[in-house]
Amino acid sequence: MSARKTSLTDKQTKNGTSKYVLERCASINEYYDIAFKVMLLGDSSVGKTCVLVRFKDGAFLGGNFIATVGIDFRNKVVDVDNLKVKLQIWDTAGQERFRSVTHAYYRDAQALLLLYDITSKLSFDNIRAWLTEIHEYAQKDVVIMLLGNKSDMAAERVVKKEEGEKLAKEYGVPFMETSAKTGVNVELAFLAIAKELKHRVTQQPNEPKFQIHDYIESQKQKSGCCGL
Ligand SMILES: Nc1nc2c(ncn2[C@@H]2O[C@H](COP(=O)(O)OP(=O)(O)OP(=O)(O)O)[C@@H](O)[C@H]2O)c(=O)[nH]1
Ligand SMILES: [Mg+2]
Repeated sequence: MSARKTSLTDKQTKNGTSKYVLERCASINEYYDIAFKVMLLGDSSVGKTCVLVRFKDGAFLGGNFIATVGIDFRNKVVDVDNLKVKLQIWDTAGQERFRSVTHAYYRDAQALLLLYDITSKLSFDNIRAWLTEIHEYAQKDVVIMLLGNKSDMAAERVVKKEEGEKLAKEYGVPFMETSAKTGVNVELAFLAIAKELKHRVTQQPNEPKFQIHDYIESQKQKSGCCGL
């Protein structure tokens, strides 16, 4: 069956937000109201591909580490309020030699999930350099979230949760620890991003602004999850 698509122009959006792609699409497998591009960034082996696979398929890619080459992407449609939000998620290679490839994609992303590995001090120390790159190549109002991944590896932890929180606060970005292995906070991270992006497009002037930090905290409390 062929897809039906009608694009809504900027003028048709309530707040005139120009850079967001608003389109309706119906196909046999997929229906969505709004689509956004999200990129995963961070050093090689922090778990970007595993976090994406956990979110998309609910599984953990254990076994041998296979580094991503260049860039790859997967789509997932999530429900946000009464809308179907399609996230087109770009999984980048963390290895230095692919940086020039991934730079070209930054500009199109409306959100960036920046990961470090709680068992790797180097991956945490490199977050500042990633943020510098982001400010150089990404859209000015891109949504950024910092994720400390591999929270299941408590015995090997070398980056305290408080250090992640402090860094995120310094840059004014939301933060949580995730585990692609156990699934902790993975769905929440993507859903929070989807909600933030959806509200940016549909927000009415008289509506209270969506607060991503508050949303994350309330969801953690609801699930009784400590965010470990
Ligand atoms: N214990 C544990 N291991 C993880 C977790 N996430 C990823 N790993 C492991 O860490 C290694 C690297 O994971 P990837 O997802 O391939 O890393 P990546 O960030 O995509 O790496 P590049 O593609 O090179 O940028 C793999 O061996 C995974 O099994 C996690 O949350 N917990
Ligand atoms: Mg990868």
